[in-house]
Amino acid sequence: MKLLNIQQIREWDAFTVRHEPVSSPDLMERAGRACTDYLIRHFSREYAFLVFCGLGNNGGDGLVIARLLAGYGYRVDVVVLKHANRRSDDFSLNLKRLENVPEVPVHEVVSGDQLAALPGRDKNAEMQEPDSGSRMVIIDALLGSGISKPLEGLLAETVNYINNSGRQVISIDVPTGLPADIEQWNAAIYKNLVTAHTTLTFQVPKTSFLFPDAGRFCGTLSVLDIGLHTDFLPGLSSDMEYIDKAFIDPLIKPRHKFDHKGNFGHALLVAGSRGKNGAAILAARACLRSGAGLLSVGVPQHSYPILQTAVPEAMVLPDNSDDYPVFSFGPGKYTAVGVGAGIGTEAKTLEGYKRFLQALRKPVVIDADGLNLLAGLLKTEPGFRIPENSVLTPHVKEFSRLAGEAGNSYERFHHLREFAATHQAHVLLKGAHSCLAAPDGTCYFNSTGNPAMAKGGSGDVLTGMITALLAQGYNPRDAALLGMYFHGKAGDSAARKRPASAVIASDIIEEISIEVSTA
Ligand SMILES: NC(=O)C1=CN([C@@H]2O[C@H](COP(=O)(O)OP(=O)(O)OC[C@H]3O[C@@H](n4cnc5c(N)ncnc54)[C@H](O)[C@@H]3O)[C@@H](O)[C@H]2O)[C@H](O)CC1
Ligand SMILES: [K+]
Repeated sequence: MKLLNIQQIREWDAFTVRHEPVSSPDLMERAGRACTDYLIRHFSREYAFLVFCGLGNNGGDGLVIARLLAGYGYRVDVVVLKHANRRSDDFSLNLKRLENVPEVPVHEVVSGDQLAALPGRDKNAEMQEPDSGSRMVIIDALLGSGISKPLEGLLAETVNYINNSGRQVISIDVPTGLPADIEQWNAAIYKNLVTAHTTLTFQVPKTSFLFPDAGRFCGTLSVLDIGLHTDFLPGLSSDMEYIDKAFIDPLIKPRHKFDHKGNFGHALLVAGSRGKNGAAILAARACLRSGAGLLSVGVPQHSYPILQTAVPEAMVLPDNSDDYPVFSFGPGKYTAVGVGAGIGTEAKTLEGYKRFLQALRKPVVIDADGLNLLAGLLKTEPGFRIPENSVLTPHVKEFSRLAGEAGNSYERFHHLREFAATHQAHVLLKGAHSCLAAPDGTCYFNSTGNPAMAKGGSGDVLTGMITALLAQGYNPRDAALLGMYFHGKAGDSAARKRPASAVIASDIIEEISIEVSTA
């Protein structure tokens, strides 16, 4: 899905109103309906809702949600914050509609001291007086994509009240106070923002949600389809994509009845060293689970029995050294290579690694110490070239070794794009929304994955997966995208089976399932 800026989303909105056609209040109704459907799926009637509404269309969405929830028998209170004189037409219309729903009290707030009198202010009281209410959830529909400047006065006070309420907070479209376009974001200026547990955003994620500095205010992100007209999209230019199921499914090549292992490539992984054989084992297992026909793992000699025992499906290639790889074998007959996980940064390893990369004519994934060594090579040997068809998979620290420090995540994103273009390599920066920068400047943000994956070993799993995909003949872009997406999906499945804190990299491997998904 193309990622759009707010101006483009507004145009898309207007296009839908004109071409579907649908009236603007009906479109708002659809947005409110999508949120309500989400809420009734996630909350029983033991929960009550306190809906904070601003005076624009985001507030209008809040009013629709309040009316619909009341229709389903939920207890709902609405707070209308009179932060300005102007109100949008669709807000006014929905406030009138709410007048016909007497069971929803509307509390008008014109100054900060009124906040203390709102329902649900005392969380402890609910425990003592069971009749006083149920567990209350705050819906944040104060401001959405329309914010033009940092919040002040009553809006800032209310945001502060919401953040300190101790309640679960669900933001509609955008956490109030957060600029939706990453270009507008500035942490030093935007200080009063809602910190949401969940953000229900319409149609497409907003670009600021994808960057850690700004996106951390969203909590869990859920993208709700409100049926904006798809004819609008082909005419649009965007060099940022959001990688979801619809993007991924058509990339997957089927396996045919008469295929044999030779059709799925022979992968070579060079990984592990004394104390880090786990990296080689994890990468190897993930590679095999991702469809490679054959796998050889190049390891120092002491690792030989370890790998043979831990991964019986793989062939093991002993290197000409005991503790660290020295790359005594060439990249010869293999279809694709994955290098770097746990190899260390010894001088002898660097020497062999440099020779190996220079001779390499096959697609390669470079990770971990392979990247640290590469950073050194690029600095000390200005003529050194990253092999053609490379996929680099750095985390933030490894990327800063390659491309220098960045002041914030958006600046880092620019470095990423520049680095991919300069070195004509695909660079996958790992994080909450991992981002693959292609040499042509397009950036692909991942939609899968969760914090359970923030553990040692999960990067080794990704290396193994992308290596397997390259070995099967996927081009570097598609191999990196499929690897990134299904790695996150495997992490999501693992986190459904046990608490996030208990998920380990081996669990992710068990959940790898690269196929057209029906869900
Ligand atoms: N296609 C869609 O995604 C749809 C989105 N909808 C919702 O509409 C809002 C955007 O509504 P808009 O009226 O343009 O803006 P807001 O409600 O976010 O803001 C209202 C208003 O507030 C003023 N304002 C802005 N910033 C500040 C500030 N810092 N301090 C004080 N006042 C401020 C300004 O005048 C704004 O115009 C979108 O997020 C969705 O929730 C539709 O409902 C359906 C289609
Ligand atoms: K909001």
